[in-house]
Amino acid sequence: MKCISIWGFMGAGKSTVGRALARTYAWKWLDSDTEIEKQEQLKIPDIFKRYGEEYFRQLETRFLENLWNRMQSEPQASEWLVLTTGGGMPLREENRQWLKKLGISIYLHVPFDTIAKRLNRRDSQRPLWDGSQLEVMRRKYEARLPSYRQADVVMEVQGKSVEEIVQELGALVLKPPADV
Ligand SMILES: Nc1ncnc2c1ncn2[C@@H]1O[C@H](COP(=O)(O)OP(=O)(O)OP(=O)(O)O)[C@@H](O)[C@H]1O
Ligand SMILES: O=C(O)C1=C[C@@H](O)[C@@H](O)[C@H](O)C1
Ligand SMILES: [Mg+2]
Repeated sequence: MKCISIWGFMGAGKSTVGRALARTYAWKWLDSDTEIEKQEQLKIPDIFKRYGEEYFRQLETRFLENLWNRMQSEPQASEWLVLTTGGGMPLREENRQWLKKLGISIYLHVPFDTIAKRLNRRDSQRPLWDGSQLEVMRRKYEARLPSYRQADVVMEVQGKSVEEIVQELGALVLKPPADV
């Protein structure tokens, strides 16, 4: 089994796209935030409040190591696993290396203004998003771009429907190897 990991800022559409992609092709879907919440039996904001961001980042790295070990035990399976990542997971060099070892990585690029509209629309539970500090948030977004852009594929998704994005991703992953 190989993993297609979906990267992006908070609100980029990782979960929406990942869920739809997995459903379309009957692939497995894992969301790292959800898995970490299950394992810790705490919601992400509570993990941040009790133990801090650094602890959460360590959990993310451990999650990737464990996933790698699990995937080594089923190398013959040919299907894909869709992994939607926490928004900050690809910021650590170590995590990017794990994600690349696991398979193909896709960054969903959405302009900051769209992100801000989406996140401010919802009463979201995101410890690192503060809709009243938009310039600080914009700087955080810009500071993250160089890490996100190290994904194997940078996909512009602004203005595209979820169905269109799923179709593009499916074509990308399933395309036959190029003739040599
Ligand atoms: N292609 C799209 N077009 C329009 N709206 C979208 C698209 N993709 C996602 N959305 C909307 O954007 C919002 C954020 O999407 P989603 O929760 O999937 O993002 P995310 O990257 O998983 O964010 P986070 O992990 O920070 O919660 C949702 O309201 C979703 O319906
Ligand atoms: O962008 C981030 O750093 C985060 C995004 C969420 O998916 C969670 O992983 C957490 O709230 C941190
Ligand atoms: Mg999500």
